[in-house]
Amino acid sequence: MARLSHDRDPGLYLELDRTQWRALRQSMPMVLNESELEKLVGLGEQIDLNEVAEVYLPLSRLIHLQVEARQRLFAATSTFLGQRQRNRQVPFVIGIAGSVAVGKSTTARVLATLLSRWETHPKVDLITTDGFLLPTAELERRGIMHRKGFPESYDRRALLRFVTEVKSGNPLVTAPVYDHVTYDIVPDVVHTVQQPDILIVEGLNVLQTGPTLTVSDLFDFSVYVDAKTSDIEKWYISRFLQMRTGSFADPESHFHYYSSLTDAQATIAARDIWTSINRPNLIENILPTRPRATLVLRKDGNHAINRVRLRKL
Ligand SMILES: Nc1ncnc2c1ncn2[C@@H]1O[C@H](COP(=O)(O)OP(=O)(O)O)[C@@H](O)[C@H]1O
Ligand SMILES: CC(C)(COP(=O)(O)O)[C@@H](O)C(=O)NCCC(=O)O
Repeated sequence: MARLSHDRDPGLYLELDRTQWRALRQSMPMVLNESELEKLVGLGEQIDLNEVAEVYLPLSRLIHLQVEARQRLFAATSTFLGQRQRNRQVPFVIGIAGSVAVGKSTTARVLATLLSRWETHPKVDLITTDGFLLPTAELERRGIMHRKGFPESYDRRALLRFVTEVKSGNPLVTAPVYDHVTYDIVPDVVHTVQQPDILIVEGLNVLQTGPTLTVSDLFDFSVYVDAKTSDIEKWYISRFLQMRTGSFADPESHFHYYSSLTDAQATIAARDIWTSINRPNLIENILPTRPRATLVLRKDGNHAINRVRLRKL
């Protein structure tokens, strides 16, 4: 398949196993302890401090170098424009993409924490694109409730506007908030972003492009969290089973009905949602964006990141 061979072009990409990648940490200090890490780890995820040291600290170093280089690029444009003194730093924007249930939110939270602990103490903000999903009433009006997570289920213009405003230095920008329990946008609640140095934008489809400007055009760096589709399916199903005694147990939960199902029944239900919504979205929309990512973190069947692919060009 053309896409896959392009996706592996050795001219564009450098493939490293974990041993090769971890050597690139150099002097980045360990700035997280066990109890802090525990609070960042999502349901079903397996990350430990060793993985933080071997995978995330080299990544933190790479991003540190790229932030400095990006500021020099912006300064070059200012010089060209005759503006000797730049009065503000442009926020550095990082996109994190990947399938439902691959562990993007854990990656995003760990990375946000590590970046905020650089010696310069940058202000790091993290948003998830689910806040830009259309509200349930609108998805129903358009007849696309079964397409939640597909590109058309988002207000993509609002997302682009949000990131543009943050990058332009607007002192206060707000994003809507999504609630997994009610399965809908929360009315009258917003997430506020106030001039961060680094903004992380995490979501299924953040690396999509289109005929007009998209949010990915504003990324300075991007990470794709990757794993075998059959492994992600297993993780999705086992997380679904675990949620029966967690968020599904809440009578307000959209999934409350599933909380009383047996293992066998819940497995069938989860597999059905995976096969009808999340897997097709992965294959049709998310995987094709992988070649675009600056960095691919590839997980093995035990959730451990064992390979890293860096875009050289
Ligand atoms: N139905 C749900 N109820 C409560 N939390 C959920 C539900 N579905 C997903 N989540 C949580 O939302 C976050 C994002 O999940 P997801 O979109 O699958 O991405 P990922 O697993 O890659 O972070 C995770 O922390 C997950 O545990
Ligand atoms: C809310 C999501 C679309 C993820 O949104 P994201 O923050 O990645 O934009 C996804 O977790 C989801 O709920 N998908 C719908 C199918 C399902 O319930 O698994």
